[in-house]
Amino acid sequence: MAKVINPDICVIGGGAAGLSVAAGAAAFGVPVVLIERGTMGGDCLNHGCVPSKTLIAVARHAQAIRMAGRFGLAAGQPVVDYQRLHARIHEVIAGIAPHDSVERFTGLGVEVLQSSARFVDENTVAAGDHLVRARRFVVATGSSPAIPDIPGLDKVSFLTNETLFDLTRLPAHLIIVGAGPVGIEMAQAYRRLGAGVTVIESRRALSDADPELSSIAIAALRHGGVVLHEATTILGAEQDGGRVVLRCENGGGVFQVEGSDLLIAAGRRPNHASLGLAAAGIDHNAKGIEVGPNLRTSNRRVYAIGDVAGGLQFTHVASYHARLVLQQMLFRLPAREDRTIVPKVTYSDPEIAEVGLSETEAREKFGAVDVIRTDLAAGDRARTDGVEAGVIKIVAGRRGRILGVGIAAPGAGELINMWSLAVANGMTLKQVRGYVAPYPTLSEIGKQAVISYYAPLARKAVVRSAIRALRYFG
Ligand SMILES: Cc1cc2nc3c(=O)[nH]c(=O)nc-3n(C[C@H](O)[C@H](O)[C@H](O)COP(=O)(O)OP(=O)(O)OC[C@H]3O[C@@H](n4cnc5c(N)ncnc54)[C@H](O)[C@@H]3O)c2cc1C
Ligand SMILES: NC(=O)c1ccc[n+]([C@@H]2O[C@H](COP(=O)([O-])OP(=O)(O)OC[C@H]3O[C@@H](n4cnc5c(N)ncnc54)[C@H](O)[C@@H]3O)[C@@H](O)[C@H]2O)c1
Repeated sequence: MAKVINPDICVIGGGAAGLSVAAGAAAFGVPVVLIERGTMGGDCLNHGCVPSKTLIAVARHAQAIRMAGRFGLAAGQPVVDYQRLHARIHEVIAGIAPHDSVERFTGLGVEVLQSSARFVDENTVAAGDHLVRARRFVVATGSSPAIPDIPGLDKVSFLTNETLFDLTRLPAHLIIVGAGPVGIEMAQAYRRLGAGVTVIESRRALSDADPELSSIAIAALRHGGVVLHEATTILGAEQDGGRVVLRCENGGGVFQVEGSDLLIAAGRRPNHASLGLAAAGIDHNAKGIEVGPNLRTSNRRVYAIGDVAGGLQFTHVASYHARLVLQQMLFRLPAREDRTIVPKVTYSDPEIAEVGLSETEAREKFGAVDVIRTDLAAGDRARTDGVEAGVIKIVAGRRGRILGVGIAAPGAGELINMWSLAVANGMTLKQVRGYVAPYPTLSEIGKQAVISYYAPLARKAVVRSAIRALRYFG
């Protein structure tokens, strides 16, 4: 007979989103049950951010060896020990895993059930031999790789982010389907490690980013030897012994791409099919579980957060969502998601980081806006570090309010932090002008951009005569 438990909160999914809710609730002494059917830590730790950023870091070192000549050092072709790289990826995962483990969460006071969860009615979830009747449920079941409908693909062996980091050999030639963040990050990293890389994209590469910024990263990828076919349709896929062959078509006609391995990075699908959502009256569609701005579903007891909610899919969004639902569940305070304060970073080199409204979005919403651009290479630190390309773009509205910022630069993911704070707090250019930036740093370029915005002020006759008048006072 099933064991019935009645916690205050039942969280389904032990990824970034679910773990943040469970840890937050437990910290306030609230009884919480967490149900996870797979490995604790979810996609980010096991198949996403952590392994991909570890691989990218190794690839950056490989590239530094190649480019060393520019700095007066002996350059060379990096020798990649892929088995060692594979071991490093899994060492890094293993180093973080205890933080997300069943043991740690149990120690925090969370009851962890290791099984698959499914709603059996509007306020009951079945998980293994338990029935959980909670006051509130949080669905945080994440997403999985979407597999496109390509003729013949079912007969081809391919990789996804769930299997890529298990490879113990460097692919000789990796074909990647999809030039979103996953495809672009992995394309550059594998190319730098020495693989041949061809990317096929049906639309534009990094189509969610401001083209002025993404074009800088894409140029760097191409310069590094990644072959990228945009606006291209894949007509079919075939396995030819140890090789994968894709038949493609674009404005230039029909052509073939051959490689040793195929990575599908064509977007995500929500993990909600096996959740019994209909039994709980939870509306959903192909993109995810339908939620309002407060992340509540059509069943008032149930929230959906993170990737499964079908909005922005980032780890920091998962923890932002967790805070919003904790605020509502624990303190009964209203909360609304604000997507304009969420930074988005693609970890190419240079990185692309954006927060707030893009230039196009700002013009659509406010009409006339000011756009301030400064080339990164103009900064002293860029010169000392040999950074050749990059830009910061600040979009400002009335009274100099900072509406959005985009950066293409090495370390743009770090540089966007202060601008995320500025956008989240409705700060103005004047406030940025007033802070002291350390010299020489890449971040300084943002302040220089703002100063350039105020430069015409120094040429105004009224300002100059005011300065002259003030001379009479001594
Ligand atoms: C290659 C790659 C790189 C990425 N890099 C970044 C990055 O650099 N920065 C960034 O911010 N984001 C990155 N992301 C996105 C990020 O990984 C996700 O946005 C994040 O993991 C979402 O967290 P989540 O908790 O919503 O879902 P998940 O991490 O997917 O967790 C969901 C959990 O729910 C469990 N589950 C599912 N169904 C059930 C069920 N019925 N019962 C019980 N448990 C269930 C799953 O086993 C899983 O553990 C990357 C993604 C990929 C694929
Ligand atoms: N740096 C980061 O924060 C980071 C890194 C990786 C992933 N992520 C998140 O993970 C999610 C998934 O990333 P993703 O890159 O897999 O998905 P995505 O949806 O961002 O990009 C997928 C790309 O594949 C293309 N595509 C789809 N089907 C195709 C086909 N048949 N042929 C050719 N191209 C096709 C799409 O046009 C799109 O450009 C994103 O939402 C992203 O937010 C974040």
